[in-house]
Amino acid sequence: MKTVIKNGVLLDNQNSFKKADIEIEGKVITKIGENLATENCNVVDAGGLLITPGLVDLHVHLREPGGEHKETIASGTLAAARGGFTTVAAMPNTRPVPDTVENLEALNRKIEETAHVRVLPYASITIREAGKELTDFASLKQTGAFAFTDDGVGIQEAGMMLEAMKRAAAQDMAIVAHCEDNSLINKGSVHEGRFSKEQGINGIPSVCEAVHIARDILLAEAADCHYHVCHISTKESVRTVRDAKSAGIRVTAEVTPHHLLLCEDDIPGLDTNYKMNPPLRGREDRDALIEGLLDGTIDFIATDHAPHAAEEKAQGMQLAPFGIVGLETAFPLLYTELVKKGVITLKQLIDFMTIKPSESFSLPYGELKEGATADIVLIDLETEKEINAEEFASKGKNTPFNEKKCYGWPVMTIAEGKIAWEKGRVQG
Ligand SMILES: NC(=O)N[C@@H](CC(=O)O)C(=O)O
Ligand SMILES: [Zn+2]
Ligand SMILES: [Zn+2]
Repeated sequence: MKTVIKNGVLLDNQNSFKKADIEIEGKVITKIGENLATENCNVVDAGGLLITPGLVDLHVHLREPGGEHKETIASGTLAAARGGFTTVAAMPNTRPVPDTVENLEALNRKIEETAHVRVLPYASITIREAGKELTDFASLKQTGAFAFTDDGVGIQEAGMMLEAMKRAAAQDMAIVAHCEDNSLINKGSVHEGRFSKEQGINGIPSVCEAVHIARDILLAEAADCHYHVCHISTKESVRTVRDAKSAGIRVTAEVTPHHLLLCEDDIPGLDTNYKMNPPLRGREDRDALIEGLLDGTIDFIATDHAPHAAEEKAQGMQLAPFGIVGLETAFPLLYTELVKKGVITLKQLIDFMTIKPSESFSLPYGELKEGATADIVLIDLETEKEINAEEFASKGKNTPFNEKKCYGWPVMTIAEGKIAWEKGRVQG
């Protein structure tokens, strides 16, 4: 049976918001227009709600296999659906790592059986993400790898990275990089700056990130490879990517909501919900990230959803693992802090979370149009509600934004034509 979503507010071809209906049949959007017929159709009343394409998050940690106490594919993708995401790309820092066809096939089966939304699995660049031996890109691509990354650690050797890029380019695949030079980490748990000095704790200097980005950009140019920078965090990194783009090098970059919204000045004390990698940087870095997003240097937003168990996060600033959750708060936070405050427009925010990531990786998602896959979110822009980590579908409650009041809450997420999550409906 067809479904018609009535009276939602969506962007039209002229990029202005207006009321329209959407007809879905099976997995596909079959019609978009005013006053669509509803005879013999399921009707969803979206009266006044914003309708956007399903959000796309190309950087999430679902933790399965091996880290099921932190998150599972089921819990993480339900969190994704609650956050309005219909496509997520899963990072490979799991145990085992998807570094062989066998491991990736097992992961694919688990996704097939348990995911609430589309999951695109990354495969690793090196065996066990150990940085010593490259994986077999051709067979991993055949098995459905979305791209290659060793997220969680940087690739330390330039020679290894160059070879990886050449092989990825030969397969027309991207290298997605966590940029961190181990010799510059300085055993830090926060950014090296005002906060680390005040607290008398070790800091990770900005150069630890940008030195890899600069190196990799030169390597990507030499290898003619699509090179993507994960969670960009410093002003030097933004400048380096900007220069590379103007030189015509194939580089893209993502930024997280937390790096756009917070800086070291916002860390209230030694609270591990403010510990993530890369760390919250200085105020000028945060400003440079916004500027980079607005001028196209940074291509899109990704959450780096990184759930950890409460006991793990309770070990203190030095010992707690890096990472915070993001899937269930990204859109409301960014809408409230950036759109409502006039920093970016609603259309820009939607683009940064839908079409921009899709285009960066040539994915056929992120657009509401006839013939497109029916990945759709209904969002309430009017109701103000506090973030409540206890309500998260994610097993991870580690967020620095708990109790923050936001607008822009998803109320229904449709993935491939099916309701993946709906506000008020009990779902496990
Ligand atoms: N971002 C983080 O702070 N942590 C990530 C790893 C990563 O994204 O580098 C994790 O896996 O927990
Ligand atoms: Zn990372
Ligand atoms: Zn990550």
